[in-house]
Amino acid sequence: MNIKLLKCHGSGNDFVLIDEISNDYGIDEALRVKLVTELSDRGKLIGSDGLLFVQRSEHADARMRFFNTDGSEAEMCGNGVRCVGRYVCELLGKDEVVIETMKRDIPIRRVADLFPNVPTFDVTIGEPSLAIASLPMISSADPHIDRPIEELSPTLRFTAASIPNPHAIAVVDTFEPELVDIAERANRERTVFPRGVNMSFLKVLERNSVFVLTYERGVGITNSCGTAMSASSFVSCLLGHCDPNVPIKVYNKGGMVNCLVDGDAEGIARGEASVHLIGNATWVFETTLAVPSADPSGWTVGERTYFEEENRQYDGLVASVGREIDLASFYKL
Ligand SMILES: N[C@@H](CCC[C@H](N)C(=O)O)C(=O)O
Repeated sequence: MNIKLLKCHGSGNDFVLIDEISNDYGIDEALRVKLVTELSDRGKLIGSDGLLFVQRSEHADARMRFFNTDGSEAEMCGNGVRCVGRYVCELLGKDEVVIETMKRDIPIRRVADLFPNVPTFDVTIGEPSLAIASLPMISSADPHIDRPIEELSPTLRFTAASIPNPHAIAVVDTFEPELVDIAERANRERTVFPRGVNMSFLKVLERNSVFVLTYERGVGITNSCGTAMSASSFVSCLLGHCDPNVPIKVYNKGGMVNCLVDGDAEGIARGEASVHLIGNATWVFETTLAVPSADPSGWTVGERTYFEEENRQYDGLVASVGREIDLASFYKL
């Protein structure tokens, strides 16, 4: 069988997208996990932060299944669902669609470009939960807001939230290599977060402007993580660093997005706020994977057709971010 692949990214968080609506490849679960691990390995056929499978839905415009590079399936992927939203909008000739994901239906609509000619989509990520059982997390505090996690660090203070995948967020001044060790240990030992955690480090640049670095569960450090930027914006409002109902500029290693936390102060304290994630969905290249058998050693990838113009436009966004923030002054990794 030949499988069409679309390499795409949201804020530099890159994915391989497989459309199972237009082509019924008959992918079973064993092959699905092999496709994930083989195609996301950066030393092999393509390389990515995960795979996006676009499938038919019984009640929404389409369904997304998202897999991390280690083959684990996650509840949601904020950057990935923007790419799926764009793909399904183009497939159905619509400007807005609803995408079914593991735990919620996600409305997505095309909005004004974040940067000239950078296709931009607004995703209603929805409500976060501060209940530690929703991650799950083991802690004597429920909710766990701006408190240490002794097992992981004597100094950092974390806030835990699910959106609906699990996140822990610490506000920092600089990004030192030890942050990666802490996040890696949290995901290896799993004493505090039994199902692992996406761990983010957030620096407040100015009011309503933050930089977020995320160690993603099942992947490692990525250029950005959409659900982490959404959870971090919510936590920034909860801790008083940012305001609800105004766009929060969230810079990251791969570019920037805007987040909007819809709610009031009392509601936010209870986790009652709807978070919007507004950012790019960019096509990198398309190609075909030849799968003669289930044995990946015989798989080959065909020629790549690059979307040169839209990649150039996205490079323009990255260059403009470089002029807006002095990354070197606080990013030591
Ligand atoms: N990159 C994603 C999040 C992907 C899932 C995450 N690693 C998890 O396991 O929860 C995003 O953009 O949200």
